Amino acid sequence: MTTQDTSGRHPKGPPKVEFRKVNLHYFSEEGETHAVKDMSFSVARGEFVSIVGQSGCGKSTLLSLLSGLMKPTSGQVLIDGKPVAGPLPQVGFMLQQDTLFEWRTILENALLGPEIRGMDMGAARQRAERILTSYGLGQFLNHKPGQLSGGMRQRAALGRTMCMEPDILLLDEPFSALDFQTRLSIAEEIGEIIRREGKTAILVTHDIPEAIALADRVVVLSPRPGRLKSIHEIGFPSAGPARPGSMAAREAEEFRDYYHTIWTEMETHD
Ligand SMILES: Nc1ncnc2c1ncn2[C@@H]1O[C@H](COP(=O)(O)OP(=O)(O)OP(=O)(O)O)[C@@H](O)[C@H]1O
Repeated sequence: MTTQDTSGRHPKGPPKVEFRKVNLHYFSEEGETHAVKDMSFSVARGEFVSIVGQSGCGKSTLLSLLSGLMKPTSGQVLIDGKPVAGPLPQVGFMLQQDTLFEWRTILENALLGPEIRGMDMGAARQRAERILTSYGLGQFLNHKPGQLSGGMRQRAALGRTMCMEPDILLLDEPFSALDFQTRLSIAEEIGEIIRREGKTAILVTHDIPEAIALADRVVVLSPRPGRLKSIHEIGFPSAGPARPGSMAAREAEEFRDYYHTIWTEMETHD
């Protein structure tokens, strides 16, 4: 069943990621937008958290704050207990558009980050080949992105991110450009890879079932200015040892309850 907590704290170990009373105002020619209000919650090391909420409630803004591209107007954003002061090498991204370079092969795309960062290229190449092969792309290392399906491209994009050895992954609608069937299987596959590799992951999505299927906890935001509305701890006791993201998890009795509760919360303005 759904358990709710609005304290924003998480009981497991020291937080990997923490928002402490964060406010973010955008200032533009059109005026001021209060995008995030008094946001406090944390994510434990190795945890998978999904963030849902209506369009414009500040989901992507939270990821931008974690990426170090923006600073909060007030409050603190912390990674490993330290305020984020700029982009950090341990933070990787996966976005809706895979941003693979069309003129580079899959392997060359994966090697771009290590090249820019001046990493040991021999070791990076070995790592890239191993990672891409383990994602089922061993036969496609020398193919260009245009020769791959949408799902394969997203696996290649994840491989490129993983070559940088991040320990936090920020996923901003990474599956939304895929057709429904591919989206289900790729979300499950990628969720499994992220868990297997023990990464801390934060997924922003409009898709409530996807948020529930993949995450340990789902964070629900209220409409603008985005505030923490609730946090749901996810578990599927009726499905036995169902893997997150699997069809068994999606078909579990509890799934419908989570969906109904979260959907209702997203629709309710208070
Ligand atoms: N650079 C900016 N300048 C001014 N306002 C902005 C800027 N970026 C975002 N906003 C506004 O801040 C609010 C939060 O935006 P954000 O993109 O974080 O929301 P979101 O929940 O990710 O939306 P969506 O689900 O539609 O992607 C929105 O009202 C948006 O219009």
